[in-house]
Amino acid sequence: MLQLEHLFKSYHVGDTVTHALDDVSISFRDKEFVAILGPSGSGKTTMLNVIGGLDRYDKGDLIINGKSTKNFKETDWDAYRNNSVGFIFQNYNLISHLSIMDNVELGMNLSGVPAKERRKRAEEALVEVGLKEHMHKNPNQLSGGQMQRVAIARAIANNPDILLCDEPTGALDTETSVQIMKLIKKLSKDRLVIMVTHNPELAKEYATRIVNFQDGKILDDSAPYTAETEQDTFKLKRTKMSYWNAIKLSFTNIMTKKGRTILTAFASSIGIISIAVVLSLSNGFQKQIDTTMSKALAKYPVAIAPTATDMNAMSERKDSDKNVKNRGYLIAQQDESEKATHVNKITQKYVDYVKKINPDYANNISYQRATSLNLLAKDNGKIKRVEFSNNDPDQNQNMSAMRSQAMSSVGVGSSVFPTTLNKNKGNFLKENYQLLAGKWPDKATDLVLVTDNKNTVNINALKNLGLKPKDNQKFKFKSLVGKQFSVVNNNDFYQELPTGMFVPQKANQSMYNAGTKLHLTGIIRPKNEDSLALLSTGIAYSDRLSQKIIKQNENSAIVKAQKKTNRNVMTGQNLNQDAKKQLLQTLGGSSIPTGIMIYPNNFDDKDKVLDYLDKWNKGKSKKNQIVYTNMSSMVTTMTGGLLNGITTVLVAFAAISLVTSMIMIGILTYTSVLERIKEIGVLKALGARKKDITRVFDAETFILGIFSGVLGVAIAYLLTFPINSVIYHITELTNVAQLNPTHALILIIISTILTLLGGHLPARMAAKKDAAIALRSE
Ligand SMILES: Nc1ncnc2c1ncn2[C@@H]1O[C@H](COP(=O)(O)OP(=O)(O)OP(=O)(O)O)[C@@H](O)[C@H]1O
Repeated sequence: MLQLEHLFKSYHVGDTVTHALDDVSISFRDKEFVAILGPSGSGKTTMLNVIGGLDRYDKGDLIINGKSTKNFKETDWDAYRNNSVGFIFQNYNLISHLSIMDNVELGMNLSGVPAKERRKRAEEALVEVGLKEHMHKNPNQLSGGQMQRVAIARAIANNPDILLCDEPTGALDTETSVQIMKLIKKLSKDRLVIMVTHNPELAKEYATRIVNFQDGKILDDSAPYTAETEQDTFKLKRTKMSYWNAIKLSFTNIMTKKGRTILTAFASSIGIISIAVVLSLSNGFQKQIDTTMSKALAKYPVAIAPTATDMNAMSERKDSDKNVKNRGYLIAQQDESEKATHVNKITQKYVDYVKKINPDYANNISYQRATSLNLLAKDNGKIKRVEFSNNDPDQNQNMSAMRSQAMSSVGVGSSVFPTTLNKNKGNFLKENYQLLAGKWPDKATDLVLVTDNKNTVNINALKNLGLKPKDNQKFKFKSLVGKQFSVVNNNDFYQELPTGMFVPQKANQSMYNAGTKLHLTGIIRPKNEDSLALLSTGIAYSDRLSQKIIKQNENSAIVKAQKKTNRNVMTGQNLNQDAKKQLLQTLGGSSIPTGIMIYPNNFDDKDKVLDYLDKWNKGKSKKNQIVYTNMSSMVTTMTGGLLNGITTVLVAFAAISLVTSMIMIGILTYTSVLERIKEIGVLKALGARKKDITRVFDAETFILGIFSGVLGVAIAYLLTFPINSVIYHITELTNVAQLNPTHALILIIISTILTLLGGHLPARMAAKKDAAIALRSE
């Protein structure tokens, strides 16, 4: 039962005050058909809105089923509208972008009726209002009378106790009006119907009670009712719109303005496009650099040379003395580069340490040894001394020696191929070289001939083998593969003179026969253009051969003699400690290598190799540390940093357009709010909370955000094709622009969040719209 007690409601506009309700007291029966008549502006709609909870009274009380509404909160009114009241308006107020069924289900959606039940009740309501045949049409396919029937079905679907009708036949012809009145009359059998009308005839014919209104007051009442005081039996079920429903509502709305949505999404996706393109380019360039680098540099070994440059020692000398001009003295100063030169003291312990490196990180290690081989070859039955070297036999030896030492400090130009730690893992030779003829070396005494990419070999290397090549002369593989050499040990090679001096003997057949036989088993060349020719062209052999020779010569007479004296036992020259050590190494008197090269299995493993080498240096004095040379790392970190810097700047610029799109989305949502103001009113009449209204518009921007994000990413992806084609034509680099899927996802998320932020303010404004005003708007 509904009871109005001394209700007042006035509107203040400027200085004028309109008393729309001026001390209205009236009670309604649970089931009756009340018609409210009165001149325009007398306050009828205001009373209906106050009864329906769309508008608030200023003073007095509205009592529902014995419960005063004085202390009602916003959510209580929302629930009341949803549970207990059904509204029917003069202009139907259907939501045009929803189907008839969805319109009718809307109220039940808010009160959380399950989908099946909702559908059933909506169908029942539509059957009841006589729209069985038209159920699956859209609102704009119906006549005015039919639309009003849908509105009635929507109002009764949630089975409300009170049906409030504001001039329900105002926009209909007489015949249709009669039909609608009959329908409303039928509905009043089960509930209270309050109808505002300007038509006294209709009121007289159908209503059970007529109330006349004037100037916000009740003039007369044809069937007054005095309520007995009732017990409070009022119960409310809270309303709530699910996110899914909010999205559905906004999606159907967006679908009615496809063109505009696509244009907006495109405009706001420009920021995303530019960022995505910048990222995909930098991503691609980084990848390009990385692969090129790792291809070119991964195979560069970490080199431990006799000497290394210690970068840390290369610091500027400070000279803060301002009075330099008048200096009356000179200063002795060590050369910068000399100061930075670190002498590596490679010991057997260190060699053993390196050998124990995990083969998973570096499976190939090569050693440089100064040991010279006493080599002989047979040429047309004549025994000749030969050597495995690229030095011009007619040129100054020191020059070539210097050059080869410089190259070996970075790991290039070696003639000893690396030893494989684990036979089952990658083999350096087979990975980087291809076999042109013969077979791969297997035994310690197997040799290979290394050519470059174009099958050329340093002419000196061939000259030193005893051949007499002319420039550009071609050699058949067959003529070289299988060639035999003999390496003679010191005792057979050197003759001790009675003076205690040693001289090499003249090469002869018996010396050749006594030596260890070496065989040239194969000819190899670098696999492809990118492979670095780490071995110099010419003969290459295994470290096992060097070790074998050292073993043979370690205790030879010449080595023993040389160890005892500081004179060169072959020339009689005086030797300092360094020169003596070097000479002993050349004679095979020392098993410690002069340099070590470690070949990491791939680019990433290099760091682990370096960690391992760094571990050795821990806690050691500077003098005893071993400094390695690693060229590749210096190059990549530098280019990587540079690229990151450029990317950051470009992304920052591109981000500005994101902010622009955010503002645009805000404006657009605001326009949408204005367009959908009627819908906001209807939703509120059906019991939607402020939160639900915000949710509807947030859902709209959410859809728009995702759409523009996806669109932006898709366009950026498509753009990578022409961009790559342009880059290819300029630089011959293929596939540079590559959109990283993670970046794409992050960009879509950013786009969604930004548009949500941009649209949230207008969405909040929408929620604050006064329902009564919203419904009055045209
Ligand atoms: N939001 C508002 N702000 C200011 N004045 C208002 C507002 N709403 C209604 N009024 C005023 O309140 C008075 C009552 O209006 P109401 O719409 O209730 O009258 P009515 O009897 O329903 O009129 P009609 O039959 O023409 O629809 C009118 O003078 C109207 O101008």
